[in-house]
Amino acid sequence: MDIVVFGAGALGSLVGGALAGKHAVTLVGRDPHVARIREDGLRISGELDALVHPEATTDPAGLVADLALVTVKAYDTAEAAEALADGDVDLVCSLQNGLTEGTLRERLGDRVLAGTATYGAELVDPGHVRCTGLGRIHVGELDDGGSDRAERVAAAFRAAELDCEADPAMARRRWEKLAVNAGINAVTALAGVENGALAGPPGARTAERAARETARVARAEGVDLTDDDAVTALRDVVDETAANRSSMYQDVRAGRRTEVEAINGAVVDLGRANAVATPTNGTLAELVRTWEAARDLRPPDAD
Ligand SMILES: NC(=O)C1=CN([C@@H]2O[C@H](COP(=O)(O)OP(=O)(O)OC[C@H]3O[C@@H](n4cnc5c(N)ncnc54)[C@H](O)[C@@H]3O)[C@@H](O)[C@H]2O)C=CC1
Ligand SMILES: CC(C)(CO)C(=O)C(=O)O
Repeated sequence: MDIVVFGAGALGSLVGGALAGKHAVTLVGRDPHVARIREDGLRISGELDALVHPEATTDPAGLVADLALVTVKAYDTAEAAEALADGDVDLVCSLQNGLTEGTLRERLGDRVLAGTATYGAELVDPGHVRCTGLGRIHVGELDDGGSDRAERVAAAFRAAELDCEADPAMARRRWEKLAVNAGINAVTALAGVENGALAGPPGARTAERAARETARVARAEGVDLTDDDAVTALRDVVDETAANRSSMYQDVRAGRRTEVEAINGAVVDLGRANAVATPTNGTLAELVRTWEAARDLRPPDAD
């Protein structure tokens, strides 16, 4: 397959680098990472180990591919969609956290597949990404149901030795992941703790409330996710990633804007649209926004 990875940061470089072992991959990113990949190749270390030489560019104009993976942060999704719409790409699949597929679909229509990834990735230096955890990728139709195209994409990932399954119930999977992120990310970022700190009280209380609220909004949106399933998924991820710093905690430590709008913010917005109360997500979102505002990380029209 000809594959474009739009957003050659941590996750995009890891997944794109692995795919480059088997497919023709173009990474779209920024310097100095892109310049280093063009000069010396992309080094993958940690749980995976490889030196690969994908194409890499900082120019998003005129991209042509069978498949484009979207791995920019949630707040850069509209820009990625715009660039991909100007190119010639058959299929588009997001591997991002948060609800971003709606933004992609608005611009790219039914070419968009849903995806989730539980691999862990960190950029170590320009040209070097570390795999901090082997995980699994799921891809499928945004509106559920099996499809040949989702199976084809999953097979392409597996050919490159990435763990990937096509899932005919992606709506539920996306909402379950959203419940996990809604519970873990803001709480760990605000409290300054690793995920494992949410294994019991007091941290678990707030995290589990946020996950339950997310499940209620999911059901209002027609997705069959019980409160218990959301809490069980949250507890499992807390156990499996006990030593991890969540991506939002990493963003806060690094003084970067967070993905709060696509996670807790999205739960609040969809809760309001469905008359479902989401006080815990609302408070978490406002506290993270307050932190962002104090550091001038919010766009001028955000509030
Ligand atoms: N890092 C991880 O382990 C995981 C990340 N995710 C999700 O994947 C998404 C990406 O996360 P990370 O890779 O950690 O973020 P990141 O910030 O390391 O990577 C995003 C990259 O996209 C690039 N980018 C943004 N707009 C661009 C544009 N217009 N043109 C060229 N390059 C552009 C940025 O320069 C950055 O390098 C997020 O939604 C995150 O929540 C999901 C699972 C695991
Ligand atoms: C699953 C979890 C919470 C792992 O840290 C994650 O996706 C993140 O940090 O964004």
